[in-house]
Amino acid sequence: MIPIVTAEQMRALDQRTITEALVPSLTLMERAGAGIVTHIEARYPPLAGKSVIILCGKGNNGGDGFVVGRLLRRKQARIHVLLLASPDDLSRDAKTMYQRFLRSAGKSAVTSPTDAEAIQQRLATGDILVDAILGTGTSTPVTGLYRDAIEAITASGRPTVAVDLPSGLHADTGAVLGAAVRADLTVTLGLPKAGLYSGSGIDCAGTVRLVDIGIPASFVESVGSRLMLLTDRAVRAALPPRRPSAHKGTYGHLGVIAGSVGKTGAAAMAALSALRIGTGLVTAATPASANDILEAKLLEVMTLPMPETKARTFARSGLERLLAFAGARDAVAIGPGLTTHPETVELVQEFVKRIDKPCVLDADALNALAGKSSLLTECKRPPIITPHPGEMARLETEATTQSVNEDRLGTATRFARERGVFVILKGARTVIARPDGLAAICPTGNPGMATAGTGDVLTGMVGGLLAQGLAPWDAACAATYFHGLAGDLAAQHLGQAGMIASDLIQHIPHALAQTT
Ligand SMILES: NC(=O)C1=CN([C@@H]2O[C@H](COP(=O)(O)OP(=O)(O)OC[C@H]3O[C@@H](n4cnc5c(N)ncnc54)[C@H](O)[C@@H]3O)[C@@H](O)[C@H]2O)[C@@H](O)CC1
Ligand SMILES: [K+]
Repeated sequence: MIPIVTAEQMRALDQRTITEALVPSLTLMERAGAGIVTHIEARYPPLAGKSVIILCGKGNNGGDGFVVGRLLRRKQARIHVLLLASPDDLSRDAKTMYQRFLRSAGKSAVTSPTDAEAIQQRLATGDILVDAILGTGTSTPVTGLYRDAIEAITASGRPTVAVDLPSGLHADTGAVLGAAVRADLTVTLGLPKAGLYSGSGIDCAGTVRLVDIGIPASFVESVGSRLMLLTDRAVRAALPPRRPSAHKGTYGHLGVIAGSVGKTGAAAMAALSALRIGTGLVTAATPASANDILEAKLLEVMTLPMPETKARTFARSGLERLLAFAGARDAVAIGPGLTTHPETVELVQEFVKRIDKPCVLDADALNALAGKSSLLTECKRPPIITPHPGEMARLETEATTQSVNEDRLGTATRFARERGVFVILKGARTVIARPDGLAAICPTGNPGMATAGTGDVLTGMVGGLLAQGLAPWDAACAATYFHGLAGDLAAQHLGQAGMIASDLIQHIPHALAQTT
């Protein structure tokens, strides 16, 4: 996992690298520029003959822009720099890089526009725009020529690459300071900045790529960041090895408690997803009269009929049987499609207090705890909960969906601490938080996943990994990551608009098999 940092932490790390590891600041800038060029080439090949317009501000972010310009020329791209400040005002390093750029490209490759119109005209000639106006040094709302440039970038509709972070974005909060660039690709330097994953940062940053500029690992560790970015390598390392001697019992037995009449699909999808993430055995317990439907839907999943209410939902009288069912499994996933029938709600409230197995609670299991989330503190083992912002708001007494969305990270970490649970707060850039306050952000996933049933898929995946013996934190992180990756693969094949939750399930094996 990679620590996510604030602007202040990043500055301190850069400074330590310069003064203690004795890496000259210009070397860091060269590395930054080279890394950015690699990512631009990967995204927009081939570069030869393309017109690239680089907008440079007066600070070191602009300095990176000059390096990018010089190195892109070697790829036979046609480069023009719009310098938005007087050369005399450039920071020391930016000035050096400006001079190096001039030596390689000549004076005619730079213009200093004085108004919005001049900027717009120039941008209209670009195939790719590079935003090197402002980086982590942004302190106040943008005005004047910088603002004109940011607005012109947006208006141009051209493919845009942001250097380090989209200009105008607050590096820590993701708030827009007056106006901010909307990038297709953000190449962030050293370590990812918190603002790329919160507030407007999620929309402004586009795809985020990271460039290693050689900050020593020991310096990074000493920052002690409480926020991490999930990495492919870390989540794969948490998966159980597939041993030649394995049998289906090796990979656990998950109990799924889900469904009601009209909602057997939720139970089916959770159960199937658990199998697709590698669980050995899955049994789904469902209200008796829905059982045959589930049997017909699922080939590989076992089913168990449970006592039901007149409305054909789980009945309160089934409590002891459900506890025995859970006791005979390695882990339990409860919630999808249960409904909020009062008897079922009562059943869930009792069940949650008494179950003594690794457990994931979702959907109607969370709705059963609406306004009563203190019950979670009575759990025998800290459960994983997987709310979307609406469910999160119902759990917290004084929250609304809007207030949750405005501070996703804060909400998830506070709740995890106060209630002693693991939280997977779903949505764009899913947040995972644990009781000790550590949190992670998931880089995978796309808007195509905003479709019915994808939450049930996640629940099955989390439960499946718990059944395979993963610790709750590892199960939560790996399930969220692979859920998003399966969604990204489904979107690649089918497009975002038409993909549905079943497509996601089919892509789980591909996500697991992917080698990066
Ligand atoms: N040695 C380093 O510290 C490294 C820094 N790097 C780059 O340097 C950037 C940080 O450089 P700086 O600290 O120079 O900061 P910036 O390049 O973000 O620019 C800050 C400059 O703009 C001014 N400014 C701040 N807010 C403004 C506003 N709203 N309107 C107009 N002007 C404003 C500041 O007074 C300052 O002069 C990083 O984002 C990264 O791109 C990279 O080259 C890697 C190494
Ligand atoms: K920038």
